[in-house]
Formats: sequence, structure tokens, C-alpha cells
Amino acid sequence: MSLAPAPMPITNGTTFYNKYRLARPIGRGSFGEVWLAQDQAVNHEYAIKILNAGIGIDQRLREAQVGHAFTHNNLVRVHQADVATDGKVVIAMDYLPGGSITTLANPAGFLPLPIAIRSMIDVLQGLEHLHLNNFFHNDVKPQNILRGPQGEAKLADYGIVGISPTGAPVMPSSWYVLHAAPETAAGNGIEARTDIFQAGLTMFRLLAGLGSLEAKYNSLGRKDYEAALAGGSLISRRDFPPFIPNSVCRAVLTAIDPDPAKRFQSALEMRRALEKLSFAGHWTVDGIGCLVGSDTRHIFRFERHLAAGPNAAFEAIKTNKQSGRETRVSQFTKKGMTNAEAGKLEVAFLKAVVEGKL
Ligand SMILES: Nc1ncnc2c1ncn2[C@@H]1O[C@H](COP(=O)(O)OP(=O)(O)OP(=O)(O)O)[C@@H](O)[C@H]1O
Repeated sequence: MSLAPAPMPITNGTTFYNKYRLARPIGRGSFGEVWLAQDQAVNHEYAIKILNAGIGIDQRLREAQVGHAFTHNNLVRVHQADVATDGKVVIAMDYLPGGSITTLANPAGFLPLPIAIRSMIDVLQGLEHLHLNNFFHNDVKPQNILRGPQGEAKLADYGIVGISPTGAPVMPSSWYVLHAAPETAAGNGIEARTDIFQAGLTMFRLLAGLGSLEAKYNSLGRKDYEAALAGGSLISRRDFPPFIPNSVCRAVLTAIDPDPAKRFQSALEMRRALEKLSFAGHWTVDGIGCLVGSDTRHIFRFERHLAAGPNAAFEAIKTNKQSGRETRVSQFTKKGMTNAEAGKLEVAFLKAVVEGKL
């Protein structure tokens, strides 16, 4: 007969520490699962992360210690942690009903430009606070950005944070291969500028599609993927949708420069650069896969008619949000063009909406 304690059942109604009663699962990561729980003592909802045995208790508790050490509006706060009788580590943290910002992606998998920029500015504020204390997050990615009650972004998941006594690079316990900076992949550890690199790749995914990097990884394989990141050739202007302004692409490409000395040198510097970016409009994709533009006053859409020879056409339409009145945008509506010319007109229209040039 085994004398090992019976594993705690992870199910509705299981109660930890005599007070956190599990209500329903809300997420799953590589090291465990996350549940919504009710603290029955003070009648408050918490997110409970249950980390399975497999990695050491100390390392799992470290995640809780980091999350407990800081109080910042852009960092998810850990309130309590303990080791259950069967060795599971159970962490109680702020519950964010909005979940991760990945839920804001449209059917094409990307987020509207203003939300992407705003979220990254928030994340960089959280990173500034961690870096100030010589903590390197090391797992900046869309799933780890949660939505606060006012729509603010909060960085979560301190499972592989690096702590440096002096601010010098440290070796992490592990890293997320898709977002590993070249120096990390080369075995030289993590530092503030590796978080900047990860923030750049995160922003790229928010703008170009959450699955965009994974697609590259799957087609290239790990070795060539890492070589392309190290050579600065993995992502270029062409990988961004055409309606993303050049200034935004430049900010991302600066953050992911293979040479740490050429990146933004701090979260503050990157945040300041993003704060200068402001645009009149943006594009998203509706439920049937069509691009839909928007600014404060209008909704924009277009139709492109492909045809052989010089018979292609492009029609741009705007609808006034208040009156519902629909009109053609005459400077972007044209017949009797080649398909290539119609394509160029489409890109010009997409950019004009974002830049407020209509
Ligand atoms: N405090 C929270 N409030 C609300 N939802 C949360 C909270 N923490 C995590 N979640 C949800 O649970 C999911 C899993 O989180 P978790 O940190 O375990 O894993 P992950 O970051 O997605 O993956 P990995 O552990 O592999 O890095 C998140 O993506 C999010 O949707």
C-alpha cells in the first residue's frame, strides 16, 4: 500500500487552504492549469494557478514570490501561495475576467492597431517596473498579457523570470523558443534588452496575426528560424499588413534588432517611441473575412473587381456612423485599370484611412 498522499482532485468544489473553492477552469499552460475560485472567507474571486509536480517546489514558488513582490497596475499581482499535500503548488492571484488580450483578435488573428499599441505601452510600463528591480520577465507573449477592468494590459506569468543581483545578464531556467532573442538562443542569458526583443515580437504578432511567428517557425524549423532571427531577416516590412504605418513597423524592427545595442535600450525608451504614434483610423476584419476600416466618424469598406486587361475596378465606400449615410470615396474609386493598378489603389486607400487623409 502506498503511503504517498492522495492527489488533490482538481475539479469544481475542490477547496484549497480551507477557503479558495474552485468554480471553473479558465486556462491551461504548459506547467498546470488556471481556475476561477471564490475566496469563501472574504467573498472575493481569485484566479488560482495549480502548478503540477515535475519541476522543483522552490522554482514553482519563485513564480509566486515574484508576483507578490510587486504592486503595479500593469503587473498581475499574486496574493498567496502554498504547497498542497500532494506537492502541487497553488497560487492565488488577481482574477481578470477579460482573460488574455488574444481574445481581442479578429477572425484574421490580429488586433486593431490602437489596441495593439495601447497594450504594448502598458506592458512596457510593467517591464519598466520589473527592470528597475533587476527582474527580467523572459516570457513576454500575447497569452501572458491579460486585460484589466479598464481595458489596461497587465503582464502575467512569472514562471521563468530571471533575477539579477546587479542588472547583468543571467541564465534563465528556460525560455520560450518562438520569442528567444539571438543572445539567449546562443546561451548568453537574458537581460532587459531581451525583454525588449520579446516585446517587439509580441507586438509583431498582435499586428500581423497571433499565429504569424508559429507559421514561420513551422515552415523553417528551429535552426533556420533562430538563424533568421539572428540575421535580422525573419521579419521585414512586407510581413506587416499594408495598412500598418511604416513608423509602427520601424518601432517593431528596432525592438527586434539582433544586436542588443541597436534595440531600444530600455522599456522606457520603447514606450516613449510608441507613445508618439497616434493614428486617425484603423482596419480590422469582420466575421466574413472582409477588411473594415474605422475612424471617429466613418466606417470604411471597399470592393475590388478583378478583370483581364484594363478592366479592373476599385470602389471605396464610407458610411457616416451617426447618420448611416453611405457615400463613395471619389478619389479612391476608379474603373478601367489593370489588376495591379487596382491593387495599388487599394493599398493607398488602406493607408489613407489610417493616416486620416480622407
Ligand atoms: N489571473 C488570471 N485571470 C484570468 N485569466 C487568467 C489569469 N491567469 C491566467 N489566465 C488564463 O489562463 C491562461 C493560462 O495561463 P498560464 O499562465 O498558466 O499559461 P500560459 O502563459 O498561457 O502558458 P505557459 O505556462 O505555457 O507559458 C492564460 O492564457 C489566460 O487566458
